[in-house]
Amino acid sequence: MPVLLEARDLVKHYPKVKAVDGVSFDVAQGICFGLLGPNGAGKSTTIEMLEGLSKPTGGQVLFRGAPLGADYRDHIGIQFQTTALQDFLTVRENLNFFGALYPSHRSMDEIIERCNLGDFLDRDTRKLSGGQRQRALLGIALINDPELLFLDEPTTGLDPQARRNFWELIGDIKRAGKTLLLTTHYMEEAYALCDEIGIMDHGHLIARGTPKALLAQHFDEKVLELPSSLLAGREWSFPVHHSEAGAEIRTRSVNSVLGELLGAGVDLTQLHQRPPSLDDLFLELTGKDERS
Ligand SMILES: Nc1ncnc2c1ncn2[C@@H]1O[C@H](COP(=O)(O)OP(=O)(O)OP(=O)(O)O)[C@@H](O)[C@H]1O
Repeated sequence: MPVLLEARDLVKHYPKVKAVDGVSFDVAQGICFGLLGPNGAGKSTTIEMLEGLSKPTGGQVLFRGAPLGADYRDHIGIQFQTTALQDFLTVRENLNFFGALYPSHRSMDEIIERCNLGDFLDRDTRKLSGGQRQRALLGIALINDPELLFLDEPTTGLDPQARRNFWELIGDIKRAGKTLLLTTHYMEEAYALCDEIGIMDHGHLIARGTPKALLAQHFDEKVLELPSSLLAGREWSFPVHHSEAGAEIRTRSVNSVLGELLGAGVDLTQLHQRPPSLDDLFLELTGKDERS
């Protein structure tokens, strides 16, 4: 697939912070690319430069191999955060309001059907649930039938059901051949939706690839989980990580760990073995300290 969007050595410096410090990657046409990273990593700043809304301090954004032109906004859709909805207007009025900004736009009926807006079309946007609001914002982002859609943390704050409904909509949009670029804090979401992910930290892109390739590259281990109480207060030949959720052992030698546990009389009936997840990868790459 040809490259649709390219970040070339992007830099954004604010007076006191290097928010983005030399980020390069490309997004092939038709894929969903996910940008992940802890709070303050520089994801939103990067996406704003890619959207053409913020001017880079250095570097360049290329769309179809050329610098962004005046018509770029006709090719892209941006799912803005909630403030983009006009209060006191209904969902239908909002769609008409944003549709009028483009010389030609997609049929409202198509948008309403695709984003499942039928049940609350005539509701004041202040009275929408979180999931309905996100679907209305997605409808607005799709109004000009964009080739490239930007979604900045589209499911933050949604309950698991609403989040899954939203993923289905995103899946449909992908199957219709659109290219998507999203940021998210949910590793499960990145795994479900993204063909490729980039992990940012401190303004840098620190890893990039398909979720599966990244996991394979960083982990050839298994994770064994057990209640902490069974392992606490004893010396083991392998590292044990204790957290609220229980004790975790990462190992390439499952048999020898199990042998040692059995030899020490540990009851293994509650043992759970799983492959490493994107959450593990994220913590491994960006550290376990809390950011703000
Ligand atoms: N307009 C601004 N002026 C000054 N500093 C800014 C501005 N916008 C962002 N920053 C800083 O740049 C850094 C990166 O912020 P950014 O919002 O891009 O991170 P993020 O990865 O999107 O974080 P989050 O996941 O919390 O949304 C942060 O230190 C932030 O405080």
